[in-house]
Amino acid sequence: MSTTADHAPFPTADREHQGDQPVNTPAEPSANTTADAPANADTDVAWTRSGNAVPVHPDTARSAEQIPAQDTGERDARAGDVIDAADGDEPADTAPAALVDPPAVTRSWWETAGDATARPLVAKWLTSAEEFKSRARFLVRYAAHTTAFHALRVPLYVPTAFLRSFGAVGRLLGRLHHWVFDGESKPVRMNARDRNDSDVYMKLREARNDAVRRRMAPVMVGIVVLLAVVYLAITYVTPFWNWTVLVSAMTLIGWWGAPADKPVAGRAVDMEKTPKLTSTTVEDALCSLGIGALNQAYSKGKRMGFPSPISRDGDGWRADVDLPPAVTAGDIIAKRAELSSALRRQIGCVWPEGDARIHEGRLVLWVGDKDMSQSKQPIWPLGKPGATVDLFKPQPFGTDQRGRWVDVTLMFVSMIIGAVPRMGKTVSLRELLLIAALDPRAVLYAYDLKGTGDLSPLAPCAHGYGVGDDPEDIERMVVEMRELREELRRRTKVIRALPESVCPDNKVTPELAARKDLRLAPIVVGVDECQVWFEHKEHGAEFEEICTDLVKRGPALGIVLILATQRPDAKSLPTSISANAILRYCLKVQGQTENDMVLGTSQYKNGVRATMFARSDRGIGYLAGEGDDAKIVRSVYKDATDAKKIAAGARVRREAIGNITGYAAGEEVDVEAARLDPLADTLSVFERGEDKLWSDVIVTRLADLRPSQYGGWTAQNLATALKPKGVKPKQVWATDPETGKGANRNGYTRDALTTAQNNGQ
Ligand SMILES: Nc1ncnc2c1ncn2[C@@H]1O[C@H](COP(=O)(O)OP(=O)(O)OP(=O)(O)O)[C@@H](O)[C@H]1O
Repeated sequence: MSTTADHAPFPTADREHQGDQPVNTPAEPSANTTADAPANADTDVAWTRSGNAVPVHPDTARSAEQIPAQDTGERDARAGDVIDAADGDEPADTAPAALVDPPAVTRSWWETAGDATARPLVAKWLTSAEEFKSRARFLVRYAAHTTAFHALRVPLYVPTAFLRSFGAVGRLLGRLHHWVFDGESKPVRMNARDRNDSDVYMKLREARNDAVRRRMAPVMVGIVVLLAVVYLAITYVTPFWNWTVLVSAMTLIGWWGAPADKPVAGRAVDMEKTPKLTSTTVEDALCSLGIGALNQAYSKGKRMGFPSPISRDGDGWRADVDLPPAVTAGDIIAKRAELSSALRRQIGCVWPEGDARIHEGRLVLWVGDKDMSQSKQPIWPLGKPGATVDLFKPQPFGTDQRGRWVDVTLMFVSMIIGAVPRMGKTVSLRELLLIAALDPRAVLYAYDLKGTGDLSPLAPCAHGYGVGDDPEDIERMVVEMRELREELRRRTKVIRALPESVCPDNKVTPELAARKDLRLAPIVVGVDECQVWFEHKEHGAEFEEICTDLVKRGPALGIVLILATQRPDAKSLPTSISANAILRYCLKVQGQTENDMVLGTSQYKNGVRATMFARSDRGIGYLAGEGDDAKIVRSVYKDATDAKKIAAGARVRREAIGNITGYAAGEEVDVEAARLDPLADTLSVFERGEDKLWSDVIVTRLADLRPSQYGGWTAQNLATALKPKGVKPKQVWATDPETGKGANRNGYTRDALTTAQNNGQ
């Protein structure tokens, strides 16, 4: 079996072949020389007869027989030149070559120890309450089951053991006989007899007789004691107790004397013995993946290293591997299916990850005892009746490969969820919205654009709820999103107006959220299949604009936007939104672009690859943004029935504090009143005789016209609103009403607007 030492990145073989010369490791690039740098006695160097240093190319350090015939001539000539020159014939051109490699630096123990990573003082399961509880729970369950299993079978065990006792007594007597009469030495004695070696035979017999005499004595004493006990028992004890003791003794003998392969009691629990992960298994598996760079490295004698021992980690094994030079963790991650085959484990058990903080070649391989998607998830604490949530605190969202809870903190983030279809986006979005619903203060918006009603369990708690993509549904959603933007603006003003002592960070705090007068309770908006919004012909640009604003400014103001999409590309999830999301949950995706779109730039390169998830890894994805590293997390699957129960509990708690509003309270959105016609309104602000107007002037007049709808609009808002009507801003010449000066600025002409209106009718 290979040991850690076996896998040292630069094996002994390499060193041997370079003799005692300092070794050129990757940290010490190969020896090159220049004519004028000073020679260094610590580096690869040979000395000429006259004492000049000659650089030793790694090849020249080989013995003469190792150098192929064709290279020797040339190299000998070169070396000869230097030596001759040193003898004094051509001093100028043949000055001793100097070395460019830095001298070998040996770091002191002190320096090395300074960089070391301390291993945990106590086992992880002792420091993690969750893991400790899980192990303790397992032990209690195991003990209870085993006890019940055997207790039920006692009526069967006793007669079986009694019947088997006769055989057991026979076997015991046989062994006793064998021991007393030294059956062990019989073959040797017989051998001496067959060889007619009377001397040896007689000696062996003598020895055997001595042994028999010695062993017989205690046995005889034992028999006498036994007979005495039997006699006393028959004489003085009632037959009932004699029989009871006899049967009990026989039962015990039958129990303990049963053959190892036929125990009286069966197994209460079938333990699935998962094979141990060893360095050899890992090495063999990685080498069989057909990775060119890995095989090449091996053919050159370079092997992988194991920086720390392979150990148990949760319900599985963890191996930290330093891959050979030029092989990256990404190369291995891309071949997860092949790796699982090579390790002879289900794909759901094999989790290769990179650790780019150390280097690109560091692989952290975790091999679980059970398929992650099949293993039983601990009970979701928030699914229990009466559970409440404070959105400002971390809440359990899913479990990692080790079965430990991974939390998310929804406050001050916006989130995107991406995956190919049927991998668990809706389930995870619904779970996040359930978490939000369990905070009775939170205001909820749930939009199911797929239209199947997956988010309907949330409706009883939702202030805004929409399902489907019919024009009237989308229109209602636009209206609600406009309201939300207004709310965002109101919140900015509220926060701005608060004194520094109350709001030092200019963001919503739990204390501010608790103040009813400020109306700063958390708002959580969940949108499933958000691409329907952003690709919408008429309202797409407006949705994009509002969502960008919510993603950028919302988190500080207590507004959380969660977008889920099955097509994570720039069109379905505009980069202005995806680039600003803080939390990211990426289930299986097809390629690097989608991966980085959801998880963030360069994540694929860093080894965080949601492409490695298999189709069967439903509900399993990378969660990035919570903590420093992306984690593999399996969300909690609550079907519609369970989700309804949880939401019903949440509604009760909301009712108690009077927070049933909007859709949940049966309030209708007045789409008609909110319906904007920016084109008609823009035309209406043109005064008689005005053929063109700057955008700035138009938005000021629109704000005067309908303050509730257009208040706060910018030229950009106007451009977004008019774009679907086919009008774009262009440079128009007009006069500043205040200064009276003319200038060219972005604006609109009456003609263009009228034409667009006519075209639209
Ligand atoms: N955490 C989970 N654990 C176990 N199974 C899950 C989990 N999440 C999802 N699933 C399974 O995956 C199926 C699909 O989930 P879901 O509807 O959320 O996928 P989706 O990605 O939203 O699909 P679509 O793209 O069609 O909307 C679920 O019906 C469920 O069986």
